Amino acid sequence: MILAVDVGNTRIKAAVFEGDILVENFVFVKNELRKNIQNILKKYNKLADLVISSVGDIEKQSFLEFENDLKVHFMSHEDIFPFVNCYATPKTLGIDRMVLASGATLQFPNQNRLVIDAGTCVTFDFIDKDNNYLGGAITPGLRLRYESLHNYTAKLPLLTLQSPKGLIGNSTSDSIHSGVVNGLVYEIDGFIDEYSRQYSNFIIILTGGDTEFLAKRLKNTIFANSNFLLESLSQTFQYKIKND
Ligand SMILES: Nc1ncnc2c1ncn2[C@@H]1O[C@H](COP(=O)(O)OP(=O)(O)O)[C@@H](O)[C@H]1O
Ligand SMILES: CC(C)(COP(=O)(O)O)[C@@H](O)C(=O)NCCC(=O)O
Ligand SMILES: [K+]
Repeated sequence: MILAVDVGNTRIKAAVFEGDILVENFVFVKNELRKNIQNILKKYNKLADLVISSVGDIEKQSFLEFENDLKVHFMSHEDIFPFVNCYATPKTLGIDRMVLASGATLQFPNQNRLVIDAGTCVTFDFIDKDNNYLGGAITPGLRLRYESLHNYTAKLPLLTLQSPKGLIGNSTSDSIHSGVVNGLVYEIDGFIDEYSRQYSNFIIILTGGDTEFLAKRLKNTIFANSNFLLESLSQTFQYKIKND
């Protein structure tokens, strides 16, 4: 059994895998990392590997204490990935984006793939059918947009995510909801439309904390899977074992 842990900039997500089957999911905050991992290890005593992808401020050392219980693998740029990395700055590419690209390559062979991860930031990653990772885009996520409007103005309140009543916001809060939610939806659809102009055929995977909220609002057809990063982490680890 594998325990996959994804340390994002907002939350930590984890999942227990038996082969390719996801057995249980967990979500927790940074300062509860230790307690939560300990509880998972207690509950699943057949866990043999702990695989971590971190873009947050949690480093390898935080996981070393678990080496008494199971093998710990902290994903890094030095690992083996199933794609050719064409990023001009491969060492600064987020390890989460590399894992997503890896999952897309392994799960959807011989086709172009666009992965959209709607987390703290929304990232776009494109891997062509010849398994070249080309790059993509980074833009603020939904919660970050609400927070930025509040933090960098004098008069705008901090609102929580809510469906806009329509296109035209006729109050401060309705204007913010329209701007943030409709804005990101149009942005994602706009990106997809532009990719479609350049690449005739590609699969689109949407993942991250805002997957469900966004999926139903997009005009384009996408494959929505909130667990795509965790699944990709488990698959990338198994790929590494086979190819080491
Ligand atoms: N309980 C929650 N706490 C924080 N954000 C949440 C929660 N539920 C859903 N979200 C949404 O998830 C997004 C963050 O996604 P997530 O994938 O967890 O980020 P990251 O991987 O960067 O930590 C936010 O934009 C927010 O709207
Ligand atoms: C873009 C990110 C901040 C996204 O993080 P997340 O929203 O998943 O928390 C992360 O992938 C990162 O730190 N990337 C490094 C820069 C790059 O990918 O080029
Ligand atoms: K992201």
